[in-house]
Amino acid sequence: MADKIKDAKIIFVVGGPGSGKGTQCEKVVAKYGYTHLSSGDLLRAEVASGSDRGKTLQAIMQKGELVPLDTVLDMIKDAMIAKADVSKGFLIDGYPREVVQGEEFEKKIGAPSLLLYIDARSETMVKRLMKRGETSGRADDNEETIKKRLDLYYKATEPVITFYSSRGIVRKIDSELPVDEVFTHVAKAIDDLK
Ligand SMILES: Nc1nc2c(ncn2[C@@H]2O[C@H](COP(=O)(O)OP(=O)(O)OP(=O)(O)O)[C@@H](O)[C@H]2O)c(=O)[nH]1
Ligand SMILES: O=c1ccn([C@@H]2O[C@H](COP(=O)(O)OP(=O)(O)O)[C@@H](O)[C@H]2O)c(=O)[nH]1
Ligand SMILES: [Mg+2]
Repeated sequence: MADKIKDAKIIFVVGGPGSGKGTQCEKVVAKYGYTHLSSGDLLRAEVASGSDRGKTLQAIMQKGELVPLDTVLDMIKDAMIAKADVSKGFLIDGYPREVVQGEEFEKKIGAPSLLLYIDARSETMVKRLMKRGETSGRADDNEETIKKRLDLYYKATEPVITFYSSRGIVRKIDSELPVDEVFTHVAKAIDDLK
């Protein structure tokens, strides 16, 4: 199986909660036709299915904690295999959340050629998430959970950026700018891959 996706480009999209990962990924899909896999969306789909596993996941996500590594990785892998024949590249959005997740991904699937680091200030992220919470219906878009997600981001996820920086594949994108301007920088990073 892993051979099927071996030649596809893999891009990790990492950034704090509400930094704009999903927004930028949508635009990459429109321009480049890459396959967008959001780890959070995959988990929310499992929750929506009403399965027993979904119920367990819901409880973890509502608290802003991380679900077990293997659960997320299996979901991403299955989704990648399903698209392997038609995909030019994969945007793995919101993953890895901690260094060990990245290491496991590489063992089971393959190495990323780029890490897009979507960077916004914590005040900006909180503001965006509170606004999104007015309409998103996401159980974790509330003040208390947002704070926990941010804490965990700085503690567990930022080291991921340091880890991949030493490999020279990190492109830091300032996402304080308007969406379209942010995207010009994202597109430049992807074009530079070719
Ligand atoms: N002003 C501004 N707002 C943005 C930008 N990017 C995203 N937003 C808004 O911020 C909110 C969060 O953006 P998402 O793309 O959902 O963020 P995310 O990083 O995927 O967040 P999670 O799903 O929580 O991981 C949305 O309501 C967006 O409309 C940006 O570049 N500028
Ligand atoms: O690899 C992952 C991705 C997501 N989550 C859980 O799913 C939630 C929502 O993730 P998403 O990426 O959608 O949002 P973010 O936390 O970046 O705002 C997180 O708070 C975690 O509880 C997780 O445990 N592992
Ligand atoms: Mg998202």
